Amino acid sequence: MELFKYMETHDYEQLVICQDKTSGLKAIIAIHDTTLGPALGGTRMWTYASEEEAIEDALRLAKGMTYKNAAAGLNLGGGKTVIIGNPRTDKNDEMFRAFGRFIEGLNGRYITAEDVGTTEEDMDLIHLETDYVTGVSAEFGSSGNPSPVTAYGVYKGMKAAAKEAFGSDSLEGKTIAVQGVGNVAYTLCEYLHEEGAKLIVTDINNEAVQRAVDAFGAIAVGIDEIYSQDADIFAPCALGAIINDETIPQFKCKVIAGSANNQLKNPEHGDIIHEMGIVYAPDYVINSGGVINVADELAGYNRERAMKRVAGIYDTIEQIFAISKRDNIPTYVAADRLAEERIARVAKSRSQFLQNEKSVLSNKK
Ligand SMILES: NC(=O)C1=CN([C@@H]2O[C@H](COP(=O)(O)OP(=O)(O)OC[C@H]3O[C@@H](n4cnc5c(N)ncnc54)[C@H](O)[C@@H]3O)[C@@H](O)[C@H]2O)C=CC1
Ligand SMILES: CC(C)CC(=O)C(=O)O
Repeated sequence: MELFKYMETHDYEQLVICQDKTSGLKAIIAIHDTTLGPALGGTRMWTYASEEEAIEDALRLAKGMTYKNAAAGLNLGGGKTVIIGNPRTDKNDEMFRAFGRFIEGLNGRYITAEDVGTTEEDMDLIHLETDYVTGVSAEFGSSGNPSPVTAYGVYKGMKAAAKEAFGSDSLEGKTIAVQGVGNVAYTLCEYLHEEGAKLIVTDINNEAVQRAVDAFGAIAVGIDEIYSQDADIFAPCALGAIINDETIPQFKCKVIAGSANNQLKNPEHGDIIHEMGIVYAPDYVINSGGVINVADELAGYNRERAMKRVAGIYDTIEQIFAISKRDNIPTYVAADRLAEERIARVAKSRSQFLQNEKSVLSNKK
Protein backbone atom coordinates (compact mmCIF):
# COMPACT_ATOMS: atom_id res chain seq x y z
CA MET A 1 0.00 0.00 0.00
CA GLU A 2 1.25 3.49 -0.80
CA LEU A 3 0.39 4.90 2.58
CA PHE A 4 0.53 8.65 1.99
CA LYS A 5 -1.31 8.29 -1.31
CA TYR A 6 -4.05 6.25 0.39
CA MET A 7 -4.30 8.74 3.27
CA GLU A 8 -4.46 11.66 0.84
CA THR A 9 -7.13 10.00 -1.31
CA HIS A 10 -9.35 9.29 1.70
CA ASP A 11 -8.51 12.47 3.64
CA TYR A 12 -6.89 10.89 6.71
CA GLU A 13 -5.29 13.20 9.26
CA GLN A 14 -2.96 10.96 11.26
CA LEU A 15 -1.68 7.44 11.72
CA VAL A 16 0.13 6.53 14.93
CA ILE A 17 2.16 3.33 15.27
CA CYS A 18 2.75 2.37 18.90
CA GLN A 19 5.04 -0.37 20.19
CA ASP A 20 6.02 -1.40 23.69
CA LYS A 21 8.54 -4.21 23.89
CA THR A 22 7.96 -5.09 27.55
CA SER A 23 4.24 -5.80 27.14
CA GLY A 24 4.33 -6.81 23.47
CA LEU A 25 1.96 -3.99 22.50
CA LYS A 26 1.70 -3.40 18.78
CA ALA A 27 -1.06 -0.86 18.19
CA ILE A 28 -2.12 1.30 15.28
CA ILE A 29 -4.23 4.38 16.00
CA ALA A 30 -5.85 5.87 12.91
CA ILE A 31 -7.45 9.33 13.09
CA HIS A 32 -9.54 10.09 10.04
CA ASP A 33 -11.25 13.44 10.52
CA THR A 34 -11.68 15.72 13.52
CA THR A 35 -13.83 18.46 11.96
CA LEU A 36 -16.71 17.66 14.30
CA GLY A 37 -14.62 17.10 17.44
CA PRO A 38 -12.13 14.65 18.96
CA ALA A 39 -11.96 11.30 17.19
CA LEU A 40 -13.89 8.61 19.08
CA GLY A 41 -13.74 4.95 18.09
CA GLY A 42 -13.10 1.59 19.69
CA THR A 43 -10.00 -0.59 19.97
CA ARG A 44 -10.05 -3.89 18.11
CA MET A 45 -7.68 -6.71 19.07
CA TRP A 46 -7.28 -9.28 16.32
CA THR A 47 -4.76 -11.67 14.78
CA TYR A 48 -3.96 -10.07 11.45
CA ALA A 49 -2.25 -12.00 8.66
CA SER A 50 0.16 -9.09 8.13
CA GLU A 51 1.01 -5.63 9.46
CA GLU A 52 -0.32 -4.14 6.24
CA GLU A 53 -3.69 -5.83 6.79
CA ALA A 54 -3.83 -4.38 10.32
CA ILE A 55 -3.02 -0.85 9.11
CA GLU A 56 -5.67 -1.12 6.39
CA ASP A 57 -8.26 -2.31 8.90
CA ALA A 58 -7.46 0.57 11.28
CA LEU A 59 -7.73 3.08 8.45
CA ARG A 60 -11.01 1.70 7.06
CA LEU A 61 -12.59 1.45 10.50
CA ALA A 62 -11.49 4.99 11.43
CA LYS A 63 -13.13 6.46 8.33
CA GLY A 64 -16.28 4.52 9.15
CA MET A 65 -16.29 6.20 12.58
CA THR A 66 -16.15 9.67 11.00
CA TYR A 67 -19.30 8.85 9.05
CA LYS A 68 -20.94 7.04 11.97
CA ASN A 69 -20.42 9.88 14.42
CA ALA A 70 -21.50 12.49 11.88
CA ALA A 71 -24.68 10.63 10.86
CA ALA A 72 -25.52 10.04 14.53
CA GLY A 73 -25.41 13.80 15.13
CA LEU A 74 -22.46 13.54 17.56
CA ASN A 75 -19.89 16.31 17.88
CA LEU A 76 -17.09 13.81 17.43
CA GLY A 77 -14.66 12.91 14.69
CA GLY A 78 -13.61 9.45 13.57
CA GLY A 79 -10.76 7.27 14.74
CA LYS A 80 -10.06 3.66 15.60
CA THR A 81 -7.28 1.49 16.98
CA VAL A 82 -6.23 -2.02 16.17
CA ILE A 83 -3.96 -4.00 18.46
CA ILE A 84 -2.22 -6.88 16.73
CA GLY A 85 -2.58 -10.07 18.76
CA ASN A 86 -4.87 -12.84 19.90
CA PRO A 87 -7.34 -11.45 22.44
CA ARG A 88 -7.60 -14.85 24.12
CA THR A 89 -3.88 -15.45 24.66
CA ASP A 90 -1.81 -12.30 24.09
CA LYS A 91 -3.28 -9.79 26.56
CA ASN A 92 -1.58 -8.52 29.70
CA ASP A 93 -2.25 -5.59 32.04
CA GLU A 94 0.89 -3.69 31.04
CA MET A 95 -0.15 -3.81 27.38
CA PHE A 96 -3.31 -1.81 28.02
CA ARG A 97 -1.56 0.57 30.41
CA ALA A 98 1.14 1.23 27.79
CA PHE A 99 -1.60 1.80 25.21
CA GLY A 100 -3.34 4.21 27.61
CA ARG A 101 -0.16 6.28 27.82
CA PHE A 102 0.05 6.49 24.03
CA ILE A 103 -3.57 7.74 23.97
CA GLU A 104 -2.75 10.29 26.69
CA GLY A 105 0.10 11.54 24.49
CA LEU A 106 -2.45 12.49 21.82
CA ASN A 107 -3.86 15.02 24.28
CA GLY A 108 -7.53 14.41 23.52
CA ARG A 109 -7.35 14.05 19.73
CA TYR A 110 -8.45 10.42 20.16
CA ILE A 111 -10.81 8.78 22.67
CA THR A 112 -11.17 5.02 22.78
CA ALA A 113 -13.76 2.37 23.79
CA GLU A 114 -14.37 -1.37 23.28
CA ASP A 115 -14.54 -3.18 19.95
CA VAL A 116 -14.08 -6.79 18.87
CA GLY A 117 -11.56 -8.49 21.17
CA THR A 118 -11.49 -5.85 23.93
CA THR A 119 -13.51 -5.63 27.13
CA GLU A 120 -14.61 -3.34 29.93
CA GLU A 121 -11.66 -4.66 32.01
CA ASP A 122 -9.25 -3.61 29.25
CA MET A 123 -10.81 -0.12 29.28
CA ASP A 124 -10.35 0.03 33.06
CA LEU A 125 -6.63 -0.65 32.57
CA ILE A 126 -6.38 2.09 29.93
CA HIS A 127 -8.21 4.37 32.35
CA LEU A 128 -5.34 4.01 34.84
CA GLU A 129 -3.26 6.08 32.42
CA THR A 130 -5.71 8.39 30.65
CA ASP A 131 -9.18 9.89 30.88
CA TYR A 132 -9.54 9.69 27.09
CA VAL A 133 -11.35 6.37 27.33
CA THR A 134 -15.06 5.46 27.52
CA GLY A 135 -16.92 2.22 28.11
CA VAL A 136 -15.11 1.90 31.46
CA SER A 137 -16.81 -0.01 34.33
CA ALA A 138 -19.95 1.48 35.83
CA GLU A 139 -18.15 1.87 39.19
CA PHE A 140 -16.29 4.83 37.61
CA GLY A 141 -19.60 6.48 36.69
CA SER A 142 -19.23 5.13 33.17
CA SER A 143 -21.65 3.43 30.78
CA GLY A 144 -19.86 0.06 30.72
CA ASN A 145 -19.73 -2.32 27.78
CA PRO A 146 -21.51 -0.69 24.80
CA SER A 147 -22.51 -3.97 23.09
CA PRO A 148 -26.02 -4.38 24.59
CA VAL A 149 -26.84 -0.80 23.61
CA THR A 150 -25.48 -1.36 20.11
CA ALA A 151 -27.83 -4.35 19.95
CA TYR A 152 -30.79 -2.19 20.96
CA GLY A 153 -29.96 0.25 18.16
CA VAL A 154 -29.63 -2.57 15.62
CA TYR A 155 -33.01 -3.93 16.76
CA LYS A 156 -34.64 -0.50 16.27
CA GLY A 157 -32.95 -0.01 12.88
CA MET A 158 -33.97 -3.50 11.77
CA LYS A 159 -37.60 -2.68 12.58
CA ALA A 160 -37.39 0.47 10.43
CA ALA A 161 -35.92 -1.62 7.59
CA ALA A 162 -38.66 -4.24 8.00
CA LYS A 163 -41.28 -1.51 7.70
CA GLU A 164 -39.69 -0.36 4.45
CA ALA A 165 -39.54 -3.89 3.02
CA PHE A 166 -42.71 -5.52 4.37
CA GLY A 167 -44.98 -2.56 5.19
CA SER A 168 -44.95 -3.29 8.94
CA ASP A 169 -42.17 -2.99 11.49
CA SER A 170 -43.29 -6.09 13.37
CA LEU A 171 -40.68 -8.84 13.42
CA GLU A 172 -43.11 -11.45 14.72
CA GLY A 173 -42.92 -14.57 12.58
CA LYS A 174 -40.04 -13.20 10.50
CA THR A 175 -37.08 -15.51 9.87
CA ILE A 176 -33.79 -13.82 10.65
CA ALA A 177 -30.37 -15.28 9.78
CA VAL A 178 -27.75 -14.01 12.21
CA GLN A 179 -24.05 -14.28 11.35
CA GLY A 180 -21.92 -14.30 14.52
CA VAL A 181 -23.58 -14.55 17.93
CA GLY A 182 -21.07 -12.60 20.00
CA ASN A 183 -21.61 -9.69 22.37
CA VAL A 184 -23.90 -7.59 20.19
CA ALA A 185 -25.75 -10.36 18.41
CA TYR A 186 -26.61 -12.34 21.54
CA THR A 187 -28.53 -9.37 22.98
CA LEU A 188 -30.01 -8.68 19.55
CA CYS A 189 -31.29 -12.28 19.47
CA GLU A 190 -32.91 -11.68 22.86
CA TYR A 191 -34.93 -8.76 21.44
CA LEU A 192 -35.81 -10.69 18.29
CA HIS A 193 -36.82 -13.84 20.17
CA GLU A 194 -38.96 -11.80 22.54
CA GLU A 195 -40.80 -10.30 19.57
CA GLY A 196 -41.48 -13.74 18.11
CA ALA A 197 -38.92 -13.92 15.30
CA LYS A 198 -37.49 -17.28 14.16
CA LEU A 199 -33.71 -17.34 14.37
CA ILE A 200 -31.06 -19.06 12.27
CA VAL A 201 -27.52 -18.62 13.59
CA THR A 202 -23.92 -19.38 12.78
CA ASP A 203 -20.57 -18.66 14.44
CA ILE A 204 -17.00 -19.95 14.26
CA ASN A 205 -17.31 -20.45 18.00
CA ASN A 206 -19.46 -23.54 18.68
CA GLU A 207 -20.16 -22.52 22.27
CA ALA A 208 -21.67 -19.23 21.10
CA VAL A 209 -23.90 -21.12 18.68
CA GLN A 210 -25.03 -23.59 21.33
CA ARG A 211 -25.90 -20.75 23.70
CA ALA A 212 -28.24 -19.25 21.08
CA VAL A 213 -29.76 -22.64 20.28
CA ASP A 214 -30.46 -23.30 23.96
CA ALA A 215 -31.74 -19.83 24.83
CA PHE A 216 -33.78 -18.97 21.73
CA GLY A 217 -34.47 -22.27 19.98
CA ALA A 218 -32.33 -20.97 17.11
CA ILE A 219 -31.47 -23.27 14.21
CA ALA A 220 -27.72 -23.66 13.77
CA VAL A 221 -26.18 -23.71 10.28
CA GLY A 222 -22.62 -23.90 8.93
CA ILE A 223 -20.42 -20.81 8.46
CA ASP A 224 -20.84 -20.73 4.68
CA GLU A 225 -24.53 -21.69 4.71
CA ILE A 226 -25.78 -18.51 6.39
CA TYR A 227 -25.96 -16.41 3.20
CA SER A 228 -28.31 -18.73 1.31
CA GLN A 229 -30.87 -19.29 4.07
CA ASP A 230 -34.53 -18.84 3.28
CA ALA A 231 -34.70 -15.86 5.60
CA ASP A 232 -36.59 -12.56 5.47
CA ILE A 233 -33.68 -10.71 7.05
CA PHE A 234 -29.92 -11.29 7.06
CA ALA A 235 -28.17 -9.80 10.10
CA PRO A 236 -24.37 -9.75 9.68
CA CYS A 237 -22.93 -9.36 13.19
CA ALA A 238 -19.39 -10.72 12.85
CA LEU A 239 -16.72 -9.09 10.69
CA GLY A 240 -16.79 -6.91 7.57
CA ALA A 241 -16.77 -7.34 3.76
CA ILE A 242 -19.45 -10.04 3.84
CA ILE A 243 -21.52 -8.42 1.10
CA ASN A 244 -19.38 -9.36 -1.88
CA ASP A 245 -19.28 -11.11 -5.27
CA GLU A 246 -19.47 -14.59 -3.70
CA THR A 247 -22.26 -13.94 -1.19
CA ILE A 248 -24.63 -11.68 -3.17
CA PRO A 249 -25.81 -14.40 -5.61
CA GLN A 250 -26.75 -16.54 -2.58
CA PHE A 251 -29.02 -13.99 -0.88
CA LYS A 252 -32.74 -14.77 -0.65
CA CYS A 253 -33.42 -12.14 2.02
CA LYS A 254 -35.33 -8.89 1.49
CA VAL A 255 -33.47 -6.96 4.19
CA ILE A 256 -29.85 -6.74 5.34
CA ALA A 257 -29.57 -5.19 8.80
CA GLY A 258 -26.80 -6.09 11.24
CA SER A 259 -24.10 -4.73 13.51
CA ALA A 260 -20.90 -5.54 11.62
CA ASN A 261 -18.74 -2.64 10.51
CA ASN A 262 -17.79 -2.22 6.83
CA GLN A 263 -20.28 -4.79 5.52
CA LEU A 264 -19.89 -3.86 1.84
CA LYS A 265 -16.65 -5.27 0.44
CA ASN A 266 -16.67 -2.45 -2.13
CA PRO A 267 -19.17 0.33 -2.83
CA GLU A 268 -20.31 -1.46 -6.03
CA HIS A 269 -21.73 -4.22 -3.85
CA GLY A 270 -24.06 -1.64 -2.31
CA ASP A 271 -25.20 -0.73 -5.83
CA ILE A 272 -25.85 -4.36 -6.74
CA ILE A 273 -28.01 -5.16 -3.70
CA HIS A 274 -29.91 -1.92 -4.26
CA GLU A 275 -30.70 -2.98 -7.83
CA MET A 276 -31.79 -6.39 -6.54
CA GLY A 277 -34.37 -4.60 -4.34
CA ILE A 278 -32.77 -5.64 -1.05
CA VAL A 279 -33.39 -3.07 1.68
CA TYR A 280 -29.98 -2.35 3.15
CA ALA A 281 -29.73 -0.54 6.50
CA PRO A 282 -26.30 1.15 6.23
CA ASP A 283 -23.90 -0.45 8.72
CA TYR A 284 -22.52 2.62 10.40
CA VAL A 285 -25.98 4.05 10.99
CA ILE A 286 -27.69 0.93 12.35
CA ASN A 287 -24.72 0.06 14.60
CA SER A 288 -24.21 3.54 16.05
CA GLY A 289 -25.96 2.73 19.37
CA GLY A 290 -22.71 1.83 21.11
CA VAL A 291 -20.92 5.02 20.21
CA ILE A 292 -23.99 7.14 21.01
CA ASN A 293 -24.04 5.46 24.42
CA VAL A 294 -20.36 5.91 25.26
CA ALA A 295 -20.35 9.48 23.86
CA ASP A 296 -23.00 10.33 26.43
CA GLU A 297 -20.34 9.76 29.12
CA LEU A 298 -18.54 12.87 27.92
CA ALA A 299 -21.46 14.94 29.25
CA GLY A 300 -21.83 12.87 32.46
CA TYR A 301 -23.59 9.60 31.69
CA ASN A 302 -27.38 9.58 31.74
CA ARG A 303 -28.75 6.20 30.64
CA GLU A 304 -32.27 7.41 29.93
CA ARG A 305 -30.99 10.20 27.68
CA ALA A 306 -28.60 7.82 25.90
CA MET A 307 -31.25 5.12 25.26
CA LYS A 308 -33.68 7.72 23.91
CA ARG A 309 -31.04 8.88 21.50
CA VAL A 310 -30.23 5.32 20.47
CA ALA A 311 -33.92 4.63 19.79
CA GLY A 312 -33.68 7.53 17.32
CA ILE A 313 -31.72 5.19 14.99
CA TYR A 314 -35.18 4.08 13.79
CA ASP A 315 -35.86 7.63 12.53
CA THR A 316 -32.40 8.09 11.04
CA ILE A 317 -32.78 4.86 9.06
CA GLU A 318 -36.20 6.05 7.83
CA GLN A 319 -34.65 9.38 6.87
CA ILE A 320 -31.99 7.55 4.85
CA PHE A 321 -34.61 5.48 3.02
CA ALA A 322 -36.46 8.71 2.20
CA ILE A 323 -33.28 10.33 0.77
CA SER A 324 -32.56 7.11 -1.17
CA LYS A 325 -36.00 7.20 -2.79
CA ARG A 326 -36.04 10.96 -3.35
CA ASP A 327 -32.64 11.02 -5.06
CA ASN A 328 -32.89 7.51 -6.54
CA ILE A 329 -29.62 6.40 -4.94
CA PRO A 330 -28.62 3.33 -2.93
CA THR A 331 -29.08 3.65 0.82
CA TYR A 332 -25.33 3.53 1.52
CA VAL A 333 -24.89 6.60 -0.71
CA ALA A 334 -27.78 8.33 1.04
CA ALA A 335 -26.11 7.72 4.42
CA ASP A 336 -22.77 9.06 3.16
CA ARG A 337 -24.55 12.15 1.87
CA LEU A 338 -26.19 12.76 5.25
CA ALA A 339 -22.83 12.49 7.04
CA GLU A 340 -20.78 14.46 4.51
CA GLU A 341 -23.29 17.30 4.36
CA ARG A 342 -23.20 17.66 8.15
CA ILE A 343 -19.39 17.70 8.23
CA ALA A 344 -19.29 20.31 5.44
CA ARG A 345 -21.84 22.53 7.22
CA VAL A 346 -19.92 22.39 10.50
CA ALA A 347 -16.56 22.97 8.77
CA LYS A 348 -17.99 26.09 7.16
CA SER A 349 -19.54 27.41 10.35
CA ARG A 350 -16.22 26.92 12.20
CA SER A 351 -14.11 28.72 9.62
CA GLN A 352 -14.72 32.19 11.12
CA PHE A 353 -11.81 33.74 12.97
CA LEU A 354 -11.90 33.30 16.75
CA GLN A 355 -9.35 34.92 19.02
CA ASN A 356 -6.97 32.46 20.75
CA GLU A 357 -3.57 32.55 22.45
CA LYS A 358 -1.71 31.83 19.20
CA SER A 359 -3.32 34.54 17.06
CA VAL A 360 -1.63 37.77 15.99
CA LEU A 361 -3.96 39.59 18.42
CA SER A 362 -2.93 37.54 21.45
CA ASN A 363 -0.71 40.30 22.92
CA LYS A 364 -3.73 42.67 22.88
CA LYS A 365 -5.58 40.65 25.52
N1 LIG B 1 -19.64 -4.08 20.35
C1 LIG B 1 -20.18 -2.97 19.89
O1 LIG B 1 -20.74 -2.17 20.65
C2 LIG B 1 -20.13 -2.68 18.43
C3 LIG B 1 -19.78 -3.65 17.53
N2 LIG B 1 -19.80 -3.36 16.19
C4 LIG B 1 -19.43 -4.38 15.23
O2 LIG B 1 -20.32 -5.50 15.36
C5 LIG B 1 -19.61 -6.70 15.08
C6 LIG B 1 -19.73 -7.65 16.27
O3 LIG B 1 -19.19 -7.02 17.41
P1 LIG B 1 -19.17 -7.76 18.85
O4 LIG B 1 -20.41 -8.49 19.04
O5 LIG B 1 -18.75 -6.73 19.81
O6 LIG B 1 -17.96 -8.74 18.63
P2 LIG B 1 -17.76 -10.22 19.25
O7 LIG B 1 -16.34 -10.55 19.01
O8 LIG B 1 -18.32 -10.32 20.61
O9 LIG B 1 -18.71 -11.09 18.29
C7 LIG B 1 -18.38 -11.44 17.00
C8 LIG B 1 -18.76 -12.90 16.83
O10 LIG B 1 -18.57 -13.24 15.46
C9 LIG B 1 -17.97 -14.53 15.41
N3 LIG B 1 -17.30 -14.67 14.11
C10 LIG B 1 -16.10 -14.20 13.72
N4 LIG B 1 -15.88 -14.53 12.44
C11 LIG B 1 -16.97 -15.22 12.02
C12 LIG B 1 -17.34 -15.82 10.79
N5 LIG B 1 -16.55 -15.80 9.74
N6 LIG B 1 -18.55 -16.42 10.72
C13 LIG B 1 -19.37 -16.46 11.79
N7 LIG B 1 -19.06 -15.93 12.97
C14 LIG B 1 -17.88 -15.32 13.09
C15 LIG B 1 -17.06 -14.58 16.60
O11 LIG B 1 -16.74 -15.90 16.98
C16 LIG B 1 -17.90 -13.86 17.65
O12 LIG B 1 -18.72 -14.74 18.38
C17 LIG B 1 -18.18 -6.27 14.74
O13 LIG B 1 -18.06 -6.09 13.36
C18 LIG B 1 -18.04 -4.93 15.45
O14 LIG B 1 -17.07 -4.10 14.87
C19 LIG B 1 -20.18 -2.15 15.71
C20 LIG B 1 -20.54 -1.17 16.56
C21 LIG B 1 -20.50 -1.33 17.99
C1 LIG C 1 -18.15 2.38 21.33
C2 LIG C 1 -17.62 1.67 20.18
C3 LIG C 1 -18.35 0.42 20.01
C4 LIG C 1 -17.46 2.53 19.01
C5 LIG C 1 -16.93 1.84 17.81
O1 LIG C 1 -15.76 1.62 17.68
C6 LIG C 1 -17.88 1.41 16.81
O2 LIG C 1 -19.04 1.83 16.82
O3 LIG C 1 -17.48 0.62 15.92
